[in-house]
Amino acid sequence: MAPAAKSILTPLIRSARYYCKGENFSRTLHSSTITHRQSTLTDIYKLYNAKSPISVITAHDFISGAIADDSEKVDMILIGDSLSMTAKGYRSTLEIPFEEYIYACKSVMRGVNNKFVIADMPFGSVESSDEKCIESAVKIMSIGKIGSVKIEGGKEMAPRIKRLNELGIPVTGHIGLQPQKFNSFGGYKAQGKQACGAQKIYQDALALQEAGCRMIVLECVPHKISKYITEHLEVPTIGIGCGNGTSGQVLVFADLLGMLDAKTGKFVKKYMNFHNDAVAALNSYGTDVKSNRFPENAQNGFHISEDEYSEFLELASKVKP
Ligand SMILES: Nc1nc(=O)c2c([nH]1)NC[C@@H]1CN(c3ccc(C(=O)N[C@@H](CCC(=O)O)C(=O)O)cc3)CN21
Ligand SMILES: CC(C)C(=O)C(=O)O
Ligand SMILES: [Mg+2]
Repeated sequence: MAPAAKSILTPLIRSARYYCKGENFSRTLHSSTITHRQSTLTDIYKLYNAKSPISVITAHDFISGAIADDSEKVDMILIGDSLSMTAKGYRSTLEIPFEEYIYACKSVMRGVNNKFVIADMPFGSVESSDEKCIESAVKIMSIGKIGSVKIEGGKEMAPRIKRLNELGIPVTGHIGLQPQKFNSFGGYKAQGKQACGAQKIYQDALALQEAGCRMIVLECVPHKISKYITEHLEVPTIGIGCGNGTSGQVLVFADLLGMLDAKTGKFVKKYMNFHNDAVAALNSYGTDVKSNRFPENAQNGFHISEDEYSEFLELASKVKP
């Protein structure tokens, strides 16, 4: 198929498949059979064992999920609770209600067929008790096709994480800067810049590995410390603001694409200026409408034959206004 045709059809096929889901329709549409094999933790570990850097991107809704799923250079998707601040516009990750977060996870997963997915456990869903944490994790995993939940916290969280792992819920750890604790961290500050803080992060990493974490996210930790920790663990580390010594990298979808008109952390590399480009595109649209350049009837309009139109004029003349 020509590339242009493919890019137009992909979303159509995707939504057709979605609408047909409940009715047990065949997966054959537009005379091509779509087969999907979703990546597993084993696929991620193959990359880790081969020392091939793992690329991870967050997703926050159906469209970002579908885009992340379509990139053959992205290995894994994280439904980050950062979606509270990107897709939802809250001022921190503490503000999103659990149910709203679940709706967002469901939206993302409607767009994902291929990639391994980790979902954050949001603020308020893990802290109070093992039971509450299990209940929340079960709700997240029940969405389907999610392979692991991610929990912010170090060795104080290890026993709770161990229980989830024993129940068959694979857990990813998250240490270093923990955005859900920004109030006690005094802001979104790099962690482990002093020897004894760095030692604590290393101890946290070991405790999480011992508790059964399949992966560990490290956030805003000096690159030498992240590298040391990575070299002394037997599970992959995924870094954000941690330099190139971790097993993989993660960035927030909206940051990488420049979707927000806001300052980002210095660890972000912007590959696009989506916000500015989108505003410019809307300005062009508005200008076209105001100057009668859009729509063009020949291209954008629907047509009626001359015969039907003459008949219409006759019929219309009989209509009493
Ligand atoms: N869009 C978005 N991207 C993120 O990476 C992200 C969120 N939202 N929301 C939750 C947290 C907040 N995060 C942040 C936000 C800002 C910095 C930041 O500006 N850090 C300073 C370092 C400050 C210091 O150590 O003194 C920097 O300059 O990068 C870091 C992490 C990461 N997470
Ligand atoms: C930045 C990553 C690690 C995250 O937790 C998020 O996007 O919420
Ligand atoms: Mg998060």
